[in-house]
Amino acid sequence: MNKMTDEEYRAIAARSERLVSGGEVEAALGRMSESIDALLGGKDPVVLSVMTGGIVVTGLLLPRLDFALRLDYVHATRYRGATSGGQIEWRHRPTEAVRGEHVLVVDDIFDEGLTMEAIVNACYEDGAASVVSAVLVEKTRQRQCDYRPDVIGLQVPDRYVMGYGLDYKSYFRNADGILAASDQDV
Ligand SMILES: O=P(O)(O)OC[C@H]1O[C@H](OP(=O)(O)OP(=O)(O)O)[C@H](O)[C@@H]1O
Ligand code: HPA
Repeated sequence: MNKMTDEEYRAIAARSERLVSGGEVEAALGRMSESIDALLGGKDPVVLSVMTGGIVVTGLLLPRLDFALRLDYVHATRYRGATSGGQIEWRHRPTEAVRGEHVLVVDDIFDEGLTMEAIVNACYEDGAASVVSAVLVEKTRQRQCDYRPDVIGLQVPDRYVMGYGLDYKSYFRNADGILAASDQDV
């Protein structure tokens, strides 16, 4: 994982544009938890947090879900620190954990959609009873994939975004809001 200098970090932050405030993200998480409760409350699901960006949204959603559930993770990546996607690489596929279970897959973003589509398909291949997907952010864009997440927190324009788990060159996952990187940085 390459390090960024403090100067670079501050310059990228200064050039970025805040699209969504931390307060608006919190409100979106509230709406998401209500939808998830309606779909999965009482079903004792296995929650799969998609590494790495899904950690933040999963951690913020879980205390808002007041029903029995179990937490696990899945690691499928296409970006590996870059700003455009490639082939899916499986790093952890929870084959045994999903068999016969209702599954909730939680991720930070639905962009081209290929990561979530591949994870949902893999859960069904591995014998999940049902699969619900939830993402904090969906980009408003054309995409090849027909799959759409069941629960979507916010929609953002088709720009490179960071914050609440979303990284820019492995940084900015901790930004308090959803920021768009400036064109010169993408
Ligand atoms: O809809 P898609 O175009 O497939 O992109 C969405 C995926 O890309 C990012 O993951 P990434 O592979 O960058 O891993 P990360 O979570 O470690 O940043 C993001 O966290 C999603 O999982
Ligand atoms: O816009 C994005 N930002 C961060 N990570 C991503 N992974 C897919 N799209 C994005």
